[in-house]
Amino acid sequence: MKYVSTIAAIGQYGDDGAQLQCSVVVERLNSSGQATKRQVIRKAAVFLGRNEFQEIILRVHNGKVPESYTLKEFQLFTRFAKDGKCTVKLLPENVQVLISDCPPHLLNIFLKTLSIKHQAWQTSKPMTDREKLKACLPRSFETISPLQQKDVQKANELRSKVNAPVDFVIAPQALHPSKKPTLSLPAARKLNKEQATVLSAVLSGKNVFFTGSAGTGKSFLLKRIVGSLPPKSTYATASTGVAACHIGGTTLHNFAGIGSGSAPLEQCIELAQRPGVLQHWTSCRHLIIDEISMVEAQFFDKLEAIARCLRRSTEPFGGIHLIVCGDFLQLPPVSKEKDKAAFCFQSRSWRKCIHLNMELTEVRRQTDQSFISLLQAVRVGRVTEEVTAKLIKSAYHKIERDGILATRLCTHKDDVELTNDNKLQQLPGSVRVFEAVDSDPALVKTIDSQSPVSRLLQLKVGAQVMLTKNLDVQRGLVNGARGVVVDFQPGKLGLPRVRFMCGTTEALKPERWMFKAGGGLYLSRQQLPLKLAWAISIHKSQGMTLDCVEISLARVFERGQAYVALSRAKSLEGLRVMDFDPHVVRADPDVLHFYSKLRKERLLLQVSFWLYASFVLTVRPNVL
Ligand SMILES: Nc1ncnc2c1ncn2[C@@H]1O[C@H](COP(=O)(O)OP(=O)(O)OP(=O)(O)O)[C@@H](O)[C@H]1O
Ligand SMILES: [Mg+2]
Repeated sequence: MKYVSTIAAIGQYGDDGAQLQCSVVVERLNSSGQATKRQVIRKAAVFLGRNEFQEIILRVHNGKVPESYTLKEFQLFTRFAKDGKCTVKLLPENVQVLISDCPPHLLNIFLKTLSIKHQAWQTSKPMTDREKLKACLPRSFETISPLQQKDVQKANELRSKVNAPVDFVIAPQALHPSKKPTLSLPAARKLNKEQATVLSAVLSGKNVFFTGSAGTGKSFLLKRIVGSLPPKSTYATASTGVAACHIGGTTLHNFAGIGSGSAPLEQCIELAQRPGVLQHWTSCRHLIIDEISMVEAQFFDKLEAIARCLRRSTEPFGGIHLIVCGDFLQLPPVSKEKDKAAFCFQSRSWRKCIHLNMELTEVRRQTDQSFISLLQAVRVGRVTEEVTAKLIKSAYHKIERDGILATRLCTHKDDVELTNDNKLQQLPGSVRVFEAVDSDPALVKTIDSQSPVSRLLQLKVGAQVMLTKNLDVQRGLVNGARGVVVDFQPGKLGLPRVRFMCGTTEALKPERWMFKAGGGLYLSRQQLPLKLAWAISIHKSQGMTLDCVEISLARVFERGQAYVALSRAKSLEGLRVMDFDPHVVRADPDVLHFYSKLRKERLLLQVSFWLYASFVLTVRPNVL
């Protein structure tokens, strides 16, 4: 499905909160709540608007005749909004509109617009039937305007009145006056122009590869892309479990269901036809892959061939819409043999699968321009004397603050375990063990491979920890935030309180992570959003943003590894390199060549990214 036709539609792809593309079922209910009539509209358009009396109207379009419902008294069920589903129950009419397969990000804004506009409307004096008749206004429908601060203010005024009528349900607590939360405008952080351009290209239906140096917001954008596509046919994947978890998806291997993919193609096709796995391949219309740098060329080619075979299509990748992202100058594919594994862009099918190559250039992780330039130089393997001097000097940086020590990034996994175990043992006091609650304890290995938290978490007062989930972005409680355990709360659960580098001390509660396993199965783990952070491996750190980092690069064994480690830091002041040697910085010549070729081919068009994108999308379907 094409969501916007040209780049001219940037900003109009429905995130104004007034329209949705989704599936709809309209049910007419009898007095005992049973459906007596059902209308199923698989491809529906739903609009929010106002009629001639300024009442709010929900309009459902099936492509032929629109059906309109006046939203006066209704209930809103939003528990599954994250999965793109919700229900609007119109009370006097006894009709319910069940919305599904809706891009979750857009549904979220739509629901917020609906509820705030409705509450604001309640503060005005609605017209009586008599007044309406007298007014003799011609029938009209106008799309509702985007949410504004004044709507929020009006809605909050109404909420503050204790006996205010509550005739719809946002969430169960909304019925409870004392617990009514104050409303605010949707807090979604805005995409920058480059990111919006990529999103637009994706929504136009093009197969897009987007790249950019570490911290340019690739994963941030990917999350928005996931939220802007219909959930039933969208699969968000990444080459590693940790990266998959960042975007709320699964591993590419899990999606494919062909094990390591090293078996001959015929065998892989058989594996992919197993019940549960086959459904991924047939129902997938949009496949998202993050951290593409670690996907091997051979594996990509196999997936491409399997997709054509199982979907009985001669189109590249069986016609699946591909959205691929990553930085080839970061970690390469892990090779089991002596030979270096080929990059995905060197695969036979890459060129015919990717229509558009785009680059994000605005770094968001760091703000200090000179540190950004230093990292850019390291990324391409250019270590000048100035860069060397700065990194050697960083060995003396005092980055510990308020009892929070630096996280040591290690090249090897065994160093990580040893360091964390030793440091925990050295701390005085008793250990508290927190055990995760897994949805399926028999599948603990599958959960472990995707979960950012371990099944058993051992903590002591003084333990150095890291947050593994965004809890409150505004307060700095973000994924990767560093802290120290200050105490455990009294009581049976004895939950830990952690003082974070941003100054906040927070008592942490268990959080839940959902994972997609093979066969459309959902798994979950409930655990504290913490991991020990004296040390983590560079491979596990790919994709992370870290507050204060100590790095030993003596045992670097991979191209791009030093760059990945250094670029996790938010600032040079928050970084300490113990033993910098310029020789450990290596950029792969094949990648440099690939990027320089790409750049050359779009040099003329880079004058303005917007112009470039509009040209490419409307005139040239393939840049390569
Ligand atoms: N438009 C934006 N608004 C606010 N914050 C942003 C935006 N884009 C990115 N960020 C923030 O910048 C930081 C880096 O973003 P992100 O991790 O997505 O970068 P990345 O390109 O995926 O990096 P890496 O290559 O290291 O994986 C994150 O903290 C993210 O929340
Ligand atoms: Mg990333």
